[in-house]
Amino acid sequence: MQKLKSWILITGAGKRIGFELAKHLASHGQNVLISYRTFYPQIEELTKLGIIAVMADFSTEQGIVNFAEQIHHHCPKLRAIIHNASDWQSESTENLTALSTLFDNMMQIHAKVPYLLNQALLPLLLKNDEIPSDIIHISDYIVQKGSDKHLAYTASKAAMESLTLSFAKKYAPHVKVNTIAPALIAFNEQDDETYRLQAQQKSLMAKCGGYPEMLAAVDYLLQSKYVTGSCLTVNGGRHLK
Ligand SMILES: NC(=O)C1=CN([C@@H]2O[C@H](COP(=O)(O)OP(=O)(O)OC[C@H]3O[C@@H](n4cnc5c(N)ncnc54)[C@H](OP(=O)(O)O)[C@@H]3O)[C@@H](O)[C@H]2O)C=CC1
Ligand SMILES: Nc1nc2c(c(=O)[nH]1)N=C([C@H](O)[C@@H](O)CO)CN2
Repeated sequence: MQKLKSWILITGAGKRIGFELAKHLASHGQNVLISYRTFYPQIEELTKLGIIAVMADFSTEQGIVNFAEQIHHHCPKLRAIIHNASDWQSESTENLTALSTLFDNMMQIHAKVPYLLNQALLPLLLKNDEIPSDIIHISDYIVQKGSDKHLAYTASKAAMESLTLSFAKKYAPHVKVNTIAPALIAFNEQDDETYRLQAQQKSLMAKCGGYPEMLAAVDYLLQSKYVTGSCLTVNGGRHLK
């Protein structure tokens, strides 16, 4: 009887870190399924690699539930779920209604999405042939310091890191659950030279980490049969500066 394939799910992989992760894992023979919200031209590059790309907008509960149903339809079993989807929004207003919406949006994408998807997709993680399977929450080193510009974002990533601990306790030993907490990995197009220089100087290594650092961190957690409930900090020594 033909063995059913196992998949790695990466959320928010239409660009940047998620996109690079999807290409990396697929190029090493892993079946990959991604969620995307905006259809970028490079998503066609992923589908040519055999990656399944499913549109998902996680801003509503229905969007999350619909996506979970899509995953059950596409995947007989899951090797791993990598929660990468994220919105880096800052507090740019003093309007309470706008601040309330910002807070809800941050908690939705960084805490409610992993909270609901991990529970909805657990049956697929448990069907994986080799145990343990994996859940990886991609957080942000800034949780350790707090932020005076991204308060709701940082609080929601802290909630995500708490979910790592709870799901690690709840799902062991069949599923490992870990956090990767990066600092500066990739600049955004709008980042000017002054910002780039200042941002790099915040860490001991005085550089932008780059996508390979995240690929290596994910590879490490996936190959481990023992590490769970941990937070892998990828921050260039920023905590010591
Ligand atoms: N880049 C860096 O230096 C750092 C990154 N990180 C973390 O690493 C991860 C990847 O970072 P990066 O690649 O820069 O992230 P980006 O912000 O570039 O991309 C995040 C992706 O998530 C998707 N997304 C956002 N909101 C939603 C939603 N409501 N529903 C569905 N999809 C959504 C976006 O879709 P769309 O394209 O449609 O907007 C986007 O493709 C994130 O969790 C981030 O917080 C942490 C520290 C540093
Ligand atoms: N979803 C995102 N989260 C974060 C981003 C990003 O581009 N998208 N960028 C950062 C910064 O690189 C920060 O770590 C250094 O200024 C943080 N989170």
